[in-house]
Amino acid sequence: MRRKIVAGNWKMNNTLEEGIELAGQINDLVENTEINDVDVVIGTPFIHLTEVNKVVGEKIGVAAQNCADEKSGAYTGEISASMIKSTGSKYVILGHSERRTYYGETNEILVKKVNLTLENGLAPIFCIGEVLEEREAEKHFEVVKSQIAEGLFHLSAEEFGKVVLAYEPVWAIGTGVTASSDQAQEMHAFIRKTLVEQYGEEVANNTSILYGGSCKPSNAKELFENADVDGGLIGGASLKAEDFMGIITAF
Ligand SMILES: O=C[C@H](O)COP(=O)(O)O
Repeated sequence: MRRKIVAGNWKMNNTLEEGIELAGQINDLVENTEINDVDVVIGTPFIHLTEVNKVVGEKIGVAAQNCADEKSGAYTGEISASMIKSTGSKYVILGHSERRTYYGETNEILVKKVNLTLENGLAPIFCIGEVLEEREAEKHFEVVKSQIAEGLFHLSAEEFGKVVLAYEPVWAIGTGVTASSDQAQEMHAFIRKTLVEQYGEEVANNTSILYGGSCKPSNAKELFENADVDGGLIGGASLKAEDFMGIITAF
């Protein structure tokens, strides 16, 4: 089901206390503001999941930022999809460029994580996006298409219907350089066309495709006005309740 979604990704920020406080502030704002049919998601570090789920009401979904690529067992330091599910969380952010780059997450690993996420009734927020060199070499469409195909096209149409996509041009993440509204729309339309080819119009038109990369209250409205931009995956600006709220209300 295509929904407008604004998802925060706290990355590796906030102690447990700080996270509970921030989640409470966001929840208060969400509860007391008229929100135009937008699903709000908070992506926290693992240690916050249980407590943040207790703090937020029904209008906010909680996301983990990763999960293990195995079900359970002797994998020291890992957190499984079923463990995430048991905290009351609803989403798992997968394939973020920081995980692909710093932790060697390959499409093969991501396929396992996507499958485990779905098997446990969680929705993957699956990240895709090119680096600057790939855009400059005009390979960005090819790169994004192959990330989607290799990470997700093993899914049936029904399974794919539970996936949220997040297009995050790597050159725009945390840099203050946002993709222009035209660049975002061009890529999102391309992604939707790619989904039409694989799954048909209905699935493609029902898929939420979020934009991520230096999205702020000041530029969110322009980005979200595009026909194929269904919301945002927000890093830095999700760490301040007012800024995050400014993005949510940009719709
Ligand atoms: O997951 C979020 C993205 O990496 C965007 O981060 P940013 O808003 O700080 O650029």
